[in-house]
Amino acid sequence: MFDVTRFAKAADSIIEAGHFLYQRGWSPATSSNYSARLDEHHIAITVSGRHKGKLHPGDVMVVDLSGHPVQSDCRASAETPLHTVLYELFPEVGAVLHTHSVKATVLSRLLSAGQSLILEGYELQKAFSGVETHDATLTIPVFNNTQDINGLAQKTKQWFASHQGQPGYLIRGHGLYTWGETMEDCLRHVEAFEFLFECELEAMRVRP
Ligand SMILES: CSCCC(=O)C(=O)COP(=O)(O)O
Ligand SMILES: [Zn+2]
Repeated sequence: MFDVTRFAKAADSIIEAGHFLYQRGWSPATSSNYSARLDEHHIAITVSGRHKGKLHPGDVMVVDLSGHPVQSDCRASAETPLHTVLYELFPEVGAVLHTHSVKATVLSRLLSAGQSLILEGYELQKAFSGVETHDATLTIPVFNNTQDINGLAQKTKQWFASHQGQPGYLIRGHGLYTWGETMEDCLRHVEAFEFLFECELEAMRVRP
């Protein structure tokens, strides 16, 4: 069983995140999904197909880390396994955000198969938790898009098990996944990624 007060707080943080991300144009229409940890075994996550700029408490539900709904008849996000593997892998993770911005989508399509996005030399990298210097190299893998979400979840789990310090990944032509200890950390990570994606796209334009 989960703590109802915790769920209410988690749902509020998810709704607020949705309003912010929609306003910024990073979660258009029914795209994207968001989650927050309730305890060792449960997360709050968005119901599938809901408009992320108009979220209300009925658009957030509880699943266990196997992805099974808990006290809900709703269908959890189709991408739930991409969230649960992160909570399983990293006990310190408290929130996961998936967004569909134009910049993440375009940039992911410009990188070739198997190529990671390498971020280095940017002062703003320090916006990621645990990054202390612009000298750090961040490796952001790009996974091919697929409708086999369980298969993709296993691929991400395998990659991040051996690259624990990296703050997110792209799915080609689809969007960004990032996470943090708190929803505030996670939102800061989305914002940092968006700035860095814009820099990378601008650099490609100036020096193709
Ligand atoms: C309309 S976007 C297609 C589905 C998607 O990529 C997404 O992020 C939203 O899926 P969900 O099941 O979480 O609503
Ligand atoms: Zn998506």
